[in-house]
Amino acid sequence: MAVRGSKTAAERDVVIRGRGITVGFEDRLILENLDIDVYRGEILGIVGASGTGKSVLLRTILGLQAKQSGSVEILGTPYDDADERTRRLIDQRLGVLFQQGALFSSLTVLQNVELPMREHLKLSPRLMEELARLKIDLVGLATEAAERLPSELSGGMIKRASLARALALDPDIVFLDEPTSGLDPIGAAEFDQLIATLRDTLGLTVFMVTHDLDSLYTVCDRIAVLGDRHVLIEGTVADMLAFDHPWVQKYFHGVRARRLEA
Ligand SMILES: Nc1ncnc2c1ncn2[C@@H]1O[C@H](COP(=O)(O)OP(=O)(O)OP(=O)(O)O)[C@@H](O)[C@H]1O
Repeated sequence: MAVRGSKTAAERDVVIRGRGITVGFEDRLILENLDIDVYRGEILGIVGASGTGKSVLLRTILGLQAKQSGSVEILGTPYDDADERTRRLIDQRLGVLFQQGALFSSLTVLQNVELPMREHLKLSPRLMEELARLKIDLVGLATEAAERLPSELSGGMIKRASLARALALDPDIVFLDEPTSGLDPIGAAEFDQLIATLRDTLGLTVFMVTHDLDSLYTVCDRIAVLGDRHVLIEGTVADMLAFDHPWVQKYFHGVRARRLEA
């Protein structure tokens, strides 16, 4: 269910809790002592200037990027210290859509969507195919798309196919890295709508890195702005508009933002 409502932060169910996250490359710190909470059922938009570490944060939460210090708890379980079995169980409850879609180019859409099932579940090929076709339908792709290779798909179809793969294991949390980048405004708006519908119908929690102001205004319940190596501010669009920070002011009061406010 959506988090929109009257619950206070303390009453909400935190599904991702990051504390004191510090990540650097060589002598350059990208994230320093960063804290972040993600609440069950919300769509959280992660925004910030280019290079502030949004993708690094996403990868760090997923354990794909080593950190110098800090902790990450996912669905109530410490993820960093988890043994392999526990980690695999948590991984099954997470879906990820990487920036470029990251579909395997030599596999059809159907085979791509089946892949996580092959890795994590013991299902008959027939059941796997049925489930994969359901996911393909769920994200609004035509039945024929299942047999196509990624190179035969438009940008919007690749995003949808990647989303179908991210949903393959019925995850609780979906991570999206710039899901609408490269889409035309209509395709982007349709994709945003799809995310919102899936959140509402499947009860997903969505962690979405984005540069897309339309997405922030239309589908995100909450926004966290990265800057100066940590979360500068988190809250609603109204909170962003009232926040006195040069980048946040410029971004949320810029020409594009004013168009959305109009
Ligand atoms: N594996 C790596 N090795 C060295 N530096 C890295 C590595 N991964 C990321 N960085 C650096 O960390 C910084 C943050 O990168 P990141 O991709 O998280 O930025 P971002 O906020 O997602 O940017 P954008 O909005 O442009 O996608 C960048 O300066 C990037 O060059």
